[in-house]
Amino acid sequence: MANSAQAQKLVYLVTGGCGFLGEHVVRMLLQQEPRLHELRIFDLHLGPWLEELKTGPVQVTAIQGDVTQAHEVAAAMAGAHVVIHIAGLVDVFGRASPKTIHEVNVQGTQNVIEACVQTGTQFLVYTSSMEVVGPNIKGHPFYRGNEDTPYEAAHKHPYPRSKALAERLVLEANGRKVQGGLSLVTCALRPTGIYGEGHQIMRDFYHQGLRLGGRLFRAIPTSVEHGRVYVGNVAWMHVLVARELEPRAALMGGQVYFCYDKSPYKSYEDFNMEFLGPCGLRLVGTRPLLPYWLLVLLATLNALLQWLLRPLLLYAPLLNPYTLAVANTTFTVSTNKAQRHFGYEPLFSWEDSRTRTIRWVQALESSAR
Ligand SMILES: NC(=O)C1=CN([C@@H]2O[C@H](COP(=O)(O)OP(=O)(O)OC[C@H]3O[C@@H](n4cnc5c(N)ncnc54)[C@H](O)[C@@H]3O)[C@@H](O)[C@H]2O)C=CC1
Ligand SMILES: C[C@@H](CO)CCC[C@@H](C)[C@H]1CC[C@H]2[C@@H]3[C@H](O)CC4=CC(=O)CC[C@]4(C)[C@H]3CC[C@]12C
Repeated sequence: MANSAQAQKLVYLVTGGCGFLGEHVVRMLLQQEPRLHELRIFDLHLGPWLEELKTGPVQVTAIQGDVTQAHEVAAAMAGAHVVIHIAGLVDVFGRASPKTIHEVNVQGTQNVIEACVQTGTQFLVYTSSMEVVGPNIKGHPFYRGNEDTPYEAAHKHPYPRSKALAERLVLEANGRKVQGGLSLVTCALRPTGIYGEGHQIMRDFYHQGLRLGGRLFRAIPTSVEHGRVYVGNVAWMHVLVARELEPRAALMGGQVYFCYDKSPYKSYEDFNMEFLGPCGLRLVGTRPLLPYWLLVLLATLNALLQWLLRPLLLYAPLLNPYTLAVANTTFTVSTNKAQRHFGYEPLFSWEDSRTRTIRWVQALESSAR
């Protein structure tokens, strides 16, 4: 990265900086990266909250752009030292077509890599996903696995397939020569299910619970563990990786890291109740209220309805065969690779993460009134 004079005046580009995770990464960079001179936030949809950031000591540049447009990405990247590529189409509900998911997640990532090469940006951090590993469609459990745990990753769904392809592109680009002759250093972070302030699905569950008179109905057995990680810790990992990629290029280049913290291992629904419970919702049933075969039938029916109604309207409920399979298959990680490679320790304890998330849900409650 540049010479020592420039090293104190870094330019970062964050793609997808206005999304759920992106906003936390942007705010975390401003708080925790003292060498930052300019922060460029590149997103298809810019948030109004960016305005408040423009009064601080770091130059914040908002760029409305599309990662599928190579020239827009290259223009945004010119002169940047580090790019954190978070932008992606997160869709497991059939809202977008497989082609669009591929364009944004795979072609968009290829455009980011080519822009690094063209403009001489040497450090690329990619937000991948646990989904590049699994759960697979066979329902094999991944129990407290780590980055080296063997697992049969078979991707049929467009979202995990696109994330796996994009991650591979990023890792294979490690070592490519960029403009100026230096080598590109890349790595990928794989969050499990992220939760925290701004999480859209948590908001959906909360509103669903309110509509059902303060109740949610258990659909997944308590024994199925689903990995979750607090958004603030995922953001912190991004900041640390971006910082440490230069001094630890030989160790970290081309590596993948699961994102983890001290969040407890629980089923997807029981975990959500850690926040929704204190906000007045109740999860009905100690066991799933419907037999699994009936849930599979309902999920299949939803998929059929989505297909039939597509010419008329977008029907995209939370339950479909894919989301049911993911929610119903144990997938948890237990690793310390990030700690060993770049000294990561979670910035937020479980208690903190929980309290912050509860406060956010409570604020939803008061704004709904
Ligand atoms: N939410 C989760 O539980 C997990 C998310 N991830 C990954 O983290 C990343 C961020 O996810 P979230 O913040 O949850 O999603 P999000 O949908 O809140 O944020 C994605 C951002 O990317 C932007 N974007 C989408 N298409 C774009 C395009 N063509 N050009 C420029 N910007 C575009 C969106 O406007 C949005 O601001 C994604 O890459 C996702 O695959 C990984 C693991 C878990
Ligand atoms: C069967 C329903 C009964 O209440 C519950 C359905 C919950 C699902 C909508 C979610 C369960 C697991 C989630 C996914 C998981 O956390 C991993 C993910 C990683 C990503 O990179 C993107 C999001 C997601 C696919 C996440 C999406 C929502 C679930 C399928």
